[in-house]
Amino acid sequence: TQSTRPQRLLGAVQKKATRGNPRSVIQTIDQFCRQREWAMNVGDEKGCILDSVVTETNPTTVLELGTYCGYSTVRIASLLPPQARLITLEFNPDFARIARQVITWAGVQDKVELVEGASGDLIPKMKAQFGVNTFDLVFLDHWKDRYLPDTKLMEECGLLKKGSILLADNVICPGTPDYLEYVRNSPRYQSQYFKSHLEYTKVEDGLEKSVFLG
Ligand SMILES: Cc1ccc(Cc2cc(O)c(O)c(C(=O)NC/C=C/[C@H]3O[C@@H](n4cnc5c(N)ncnc54)[C@H](O)[C@@H]3O)c2)cc1
Ligand SMILES: [Mg+2]
Repeated sequence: TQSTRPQRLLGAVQKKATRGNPRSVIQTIDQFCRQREWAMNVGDEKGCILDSVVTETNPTTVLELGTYCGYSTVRIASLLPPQARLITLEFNPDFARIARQVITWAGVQDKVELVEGASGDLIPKMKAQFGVNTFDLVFLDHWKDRYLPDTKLMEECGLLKKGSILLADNVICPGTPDYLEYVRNSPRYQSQYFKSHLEYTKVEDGLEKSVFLG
C-alpha cells in the first residue's frame, strides 16, 4: 500500500536524525521538506521567531493547537526548562501516531503530552481533566477557522491570565482574517506581527504575537 507523506517524513527522521537530539530532528524534517516533499511544518524561518518567543516567555505551561507531525512540538519542547510541560492537541489519529514517534525520537517525550481529540472539545477539559491552571503560551497552528473560536473558548474557560501569550502561525497564508481582526482590535490584547515567509517558500506569511491583558 502507498505510504503517506507523514509516514515518509517519519522515515526520514528515523533514518537520518540522531536519536535524542531535537535539533537533528528539526534539521532532518526541514531538509526533507526542502529537498523531497513540502509539508505544513512551521519551518525554520518562522521557527526561529517561534524559538525567540518561547525563550523570552520562558513558559511553564504551553498549549499547542494542531500537532500534525510534531515539528513545532519538538521545537518548543527542546527549549523548555525541565519542570515545564507542553500539551499538544491533534484530532487526526494517523498524524498523532506519527507525531508521537517523532517526539520520542527527539527525546522530548517527558515534556510533551499529546492528546488526541478536537480542540473545541478538549479546551473546556484542560482544568478539570489535565490539571492546568492557565497557559503561559499558546501556539495556534490548526485549521485556520478555529483560531478565533478557540481563543474565545480559552478566555471563557479562564485558561488565559494577564501576560499569557498567543502566537499564531499563518496569519497571512492561508490567512486568519477574523482572528487577526479580533486580536488587533480587542482592548484585551496587545498584538504584534512578525513578517516572514510560508515555510520552504518565498510567499509572504507571518506570525502574530498577542499578549492577553486580562
Ligand atoms: C491555500 C493554502 C493552502 C495551504 C497552505 C499551507 C499551509 C501552511 C501552514 O503552515 C499551515 O499550518 C496550513 C494548515 O492548513 N494547517 C492546518 C493544520 C492542521 C493540523 O491540525 C490538526 N487540527 C486541525 N484542527 C484541529 C482541531 N480543531 N483540534 C485538533 N487538531 C486539529 C489537523 O489534523 C492537522 O494535523 C497550511 C497555504 C495556502
Ligand atoms: Mg502552520
